[in-house]
Amino acid sequence: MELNELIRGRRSVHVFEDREVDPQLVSDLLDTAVWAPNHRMTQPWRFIVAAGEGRRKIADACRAMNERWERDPAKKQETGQKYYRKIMSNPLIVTVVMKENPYLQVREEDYAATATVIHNFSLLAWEQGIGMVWETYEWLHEDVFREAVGIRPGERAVGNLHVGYPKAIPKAELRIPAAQLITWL
Ligand SMILES: Cc1cc2nc3c(=O)[nH]c(=O)nc-3n(C[C@H](O)[C@H](O)[C@H](O)COP(=O)(O)O)c2cc1C
Repeated sequence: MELNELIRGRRSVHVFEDREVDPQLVSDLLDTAVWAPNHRMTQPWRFIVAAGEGRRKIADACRAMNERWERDPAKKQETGQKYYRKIMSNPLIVTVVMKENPYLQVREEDYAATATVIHNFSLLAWEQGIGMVWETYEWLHEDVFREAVGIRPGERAVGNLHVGYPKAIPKAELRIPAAQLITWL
């Protein structure tokens, strides 16, 4: 696939086929994705991959948090179960973790570099017929989730990538043409 076609055609995918994604392929794609620009070569990232039974750790944490947040006592169990199932419907989840540098400028550079790794991965996966969505739900930073997947002090989760073979590909949300956004000096 041409790069142009790959960039324009990739979509964030939310619904996946009930089909395993080869963990070795994910590891290989991440190994290419980390060839991202990275000022100071801090390489601040690491990846926690949950597939198969491994997903239960995230799903259990998600259920516990949603049960806690549900205000109606009669609905707690049902709400928790709903979110548990939502997590388990993703064939594979990559939690992208970044070391939090104490200096703001380095931290910002590191976040930007980590975002490029994520997008590299997204494009490489798309080329293989695999979709993903970068999720930044608020509970990424909750202790329950951090403990469930082993995020250490001084690290932050940049996102959970829900990965799988697409069941449905959403329609593209059109972009403002860059020609309208350029100021020529
Ligand atoms: C930093 C970042 C965070 C995102 N967080 C979420 C999220 O929490 N939930 C979600 O459904 N999509 C999330 N997305 C995906 C965007 O909603 C999606 O990229 C956008 O709607 C454009 O669609 P496309 O990726 O199919 O072109 C996120 C994307 C980025 C770059």
